[in-house]
Amino acid sequence: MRANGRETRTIWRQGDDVAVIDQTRLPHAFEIATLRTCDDAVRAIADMIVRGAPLIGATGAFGVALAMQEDASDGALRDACGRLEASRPTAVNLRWSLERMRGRLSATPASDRVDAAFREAEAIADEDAQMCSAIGEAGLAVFRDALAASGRSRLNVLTHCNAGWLATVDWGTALAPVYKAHRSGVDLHVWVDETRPRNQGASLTAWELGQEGIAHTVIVDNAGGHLMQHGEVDLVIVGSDRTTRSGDVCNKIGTYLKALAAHDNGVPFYVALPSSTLDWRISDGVREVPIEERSSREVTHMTGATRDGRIETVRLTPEGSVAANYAFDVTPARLVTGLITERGVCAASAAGLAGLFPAEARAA
Ligand SMILES: CSC[C@@H](O)[C@@H](O)C(=O)COP(=O)(O)O
Repeated sequence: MRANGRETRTIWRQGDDVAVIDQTRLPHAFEIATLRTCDDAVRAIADMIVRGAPLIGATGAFGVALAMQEDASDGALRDACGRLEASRPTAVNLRWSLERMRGRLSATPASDRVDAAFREAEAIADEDAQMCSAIGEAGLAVFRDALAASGRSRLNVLTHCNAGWLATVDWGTALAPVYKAHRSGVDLHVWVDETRPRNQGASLTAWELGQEGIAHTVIVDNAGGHLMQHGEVDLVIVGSDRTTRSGDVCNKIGTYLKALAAHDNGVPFYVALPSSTLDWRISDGVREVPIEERSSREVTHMTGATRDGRIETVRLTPEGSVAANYAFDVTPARLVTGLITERGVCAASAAGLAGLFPAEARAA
């Protein structure tokens, strides 16, 4: 997608290094960070220089390639996968990509592992971009139907967090249908939840939509219910960090409250995800998904640009107030209207997912 008018992806190989967009600097500065070692990749994921489930998965894969340049032994492969997997716990795409890398490289002699690892990581990145593009096509049909049902000429979409191209390699998940719809002439407007505490909506989603010239309005996280009660939202669409085989959806903290408000107001609530976000090993999302707890400093402090362009962090809370920072929550399948995947749209249920992914469901 476009950044400052130029088509770009979020991650790519650059010689022996890996380049990523530094998302901690957006929307105030567009900067590229260079990852030279596996430790750099671990830090980039943990510190959220890169974030979003599919992009975390792709970064993990490139992290393995960087590790192989340092030491291509079996022990180093095991160690790198262990360190990368521990960098963030909730998005299952990381485990998925590391298992794929490990499977591919275990069957490759150590002398060939660097090339093989970069090839596999690039394949993972390419496939992610293709899956997200296909999600966009499937979601476009959903958007067209919602517009027709609304009886209006403009579709009002609400989204939470950033599930746009910055969260993936390209296109995004929840925002892919927004981009496809905009490009095919559908008139739409996006309500953007700011998404405390890290404000991925206010800083990243708003930036992405602005880059593509898409009408949007940033709202505080608690405004969605009010807007839905007054008929201002035709459809909610979010991404996912882990979706269970029964269709429970784990996503950014606050998603569950949006789903409850949507349910109460008869607003369709869709979740867009590539199959790399499906965790076939678990069924009950509330009990089984590991929920990341991040530093309380992300709640007590906030970062932004000063009038003279400096990026500064200020404290919001009284010194000594305790803060808790649960990064994700789980929306039960019963509150989800449909899952939009690269293979099409299905019910958020075991049967719905098995219909689109029969081999995976059988193996689960
Ligand atoms: C396509 S991304 C879906 C999710 O990864 C996204 O909604 C989200 O929750 C990201 O969380 P983050 O903590 O910014 O990594």
